[in-house]
Amino acid sequence: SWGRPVGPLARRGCCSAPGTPEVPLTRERYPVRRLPFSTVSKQDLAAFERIVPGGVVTDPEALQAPNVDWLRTLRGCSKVLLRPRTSEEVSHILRHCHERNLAVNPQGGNTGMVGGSVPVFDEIILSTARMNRVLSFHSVSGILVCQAGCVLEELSRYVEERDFIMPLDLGAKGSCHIGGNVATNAGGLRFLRYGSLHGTVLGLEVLADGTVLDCLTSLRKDNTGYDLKQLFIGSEGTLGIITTVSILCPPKPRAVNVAFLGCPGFAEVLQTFSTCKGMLGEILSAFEFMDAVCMQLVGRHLHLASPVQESPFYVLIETSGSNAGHDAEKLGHFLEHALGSGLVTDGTMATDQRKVKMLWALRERITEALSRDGYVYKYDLSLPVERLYDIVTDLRARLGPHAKHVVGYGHLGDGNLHLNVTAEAFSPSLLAALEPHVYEWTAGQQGSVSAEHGVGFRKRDVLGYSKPPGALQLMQQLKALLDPKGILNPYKTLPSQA
Ligand SMILES: O=C(O)CC[C@@H](O)C(=O)O
Ligand SMILES: [Zn+2]
Repeated sequence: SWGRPVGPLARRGCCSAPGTPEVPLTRERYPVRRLPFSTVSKQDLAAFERIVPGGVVTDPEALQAPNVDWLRTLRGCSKVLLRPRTSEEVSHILRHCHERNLAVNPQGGNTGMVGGSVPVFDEIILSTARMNRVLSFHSVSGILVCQAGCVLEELSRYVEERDFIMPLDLGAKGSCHIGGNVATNAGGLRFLRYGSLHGTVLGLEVLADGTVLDCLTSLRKDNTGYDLKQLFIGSEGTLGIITTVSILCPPKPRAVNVAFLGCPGFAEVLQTFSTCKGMLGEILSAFEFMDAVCMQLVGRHLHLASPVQESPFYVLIETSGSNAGHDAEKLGHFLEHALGSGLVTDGTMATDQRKVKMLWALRERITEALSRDGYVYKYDLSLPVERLYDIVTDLRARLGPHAKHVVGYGHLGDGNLHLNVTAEAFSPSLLAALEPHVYEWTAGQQGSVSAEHGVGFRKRDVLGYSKPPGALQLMQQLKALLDPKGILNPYKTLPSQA
């Protein structure tokens, strides 16, 4: 997860702290050419001011932060940011941009990891920040309908007060917007239990050329033709802009327990997972893992102390159920078994909220620790669990002292590895040692080169490692159909050559 609201990195304001190096312009570091879109004129600005009075930002200082991604490695040079409040305003903006051939970069909380939410050149930034109203919530069905700019953590609080939870949770919850989550098809920490947004999102309202596509149903079952909303989930704003979301919230579990364990090897992590599924089955709600280097880094950079003895691997297991006593007993049996059979060498358990949060922080804040370690090369891979850690070991041997740290962690229960490599600074030779090697290795396992972070600007030219040419071609055709002028989030998601 990313963009945690804690810490100075996440609270990045408009100006970098003194001594922080400037982020290089994307167009200078990467081989990318501006497409022939129009540039924003005085007349355009006047038109925008009529559409969103008081919501047109052109102050260069205020535009610094929205031009830079959370990782601070990509920078666009947009000169206009628009802050609509309603779908109608978005519709007018898009109609104008379509007519005038102006490119648009939709932006939510700007916490993405693949450069999908920042402009590459001078695209107009369309921020969902002021579209933050809950439109309805039904306390029997748990169906929430809200605008795209609602912050995930605020939605969580809203539904929790009503005894429900959001079906997704991620480290960036304090800043990310639900519209951005859906556009990215973000995975996160509750995926194992509640599944993908393709299942929990019931409806969407989307806009492309200004026409409103109303797929905003709140039905659990609906087989009336193609399920068009699915196309926009994970399309990263390249096919349309999501303005409203209808999402199914599960009831708030009465009992949540977390166990944090140390494992002697990766084989034991896998066996712990199998045992866990067998013994905790219906109450298991998360199975996360991290390696020893991750623990060192959260200790060094964030001063979080390990709650268990030093181990090569750590796992975080969460259970969510309806009967506290019953769940604790089950988890207790499981731990006894895991410790007794040597799968686990040390462990701690938490039921009270404070300790639960503290244990989760060790896992959730790894991204933040890595960002403080130096320049980060990030890979978000889906792999067969049996092979999931091999690439980490392989890279350590391959890179030797060229990398500062090579770490592996992630959503083991979902077969999703976060492979991160840190270095003092960006280096083309280290990049050449990593890519295409990591992608080829992943393709060799029939894995995915983007499990849950999306494709954005960074990964668009590697889709071919996980998708056949026919699929890529159909994607291009869909893009041309829905966004004929290509103004929606250009330079993102689809490969550049076609
Ligand atoms: O920074 C990363 O690579 C992973 C971020 C996030 O998806 C997580 O699970 O913590
Ligand atoms: Zn993740």
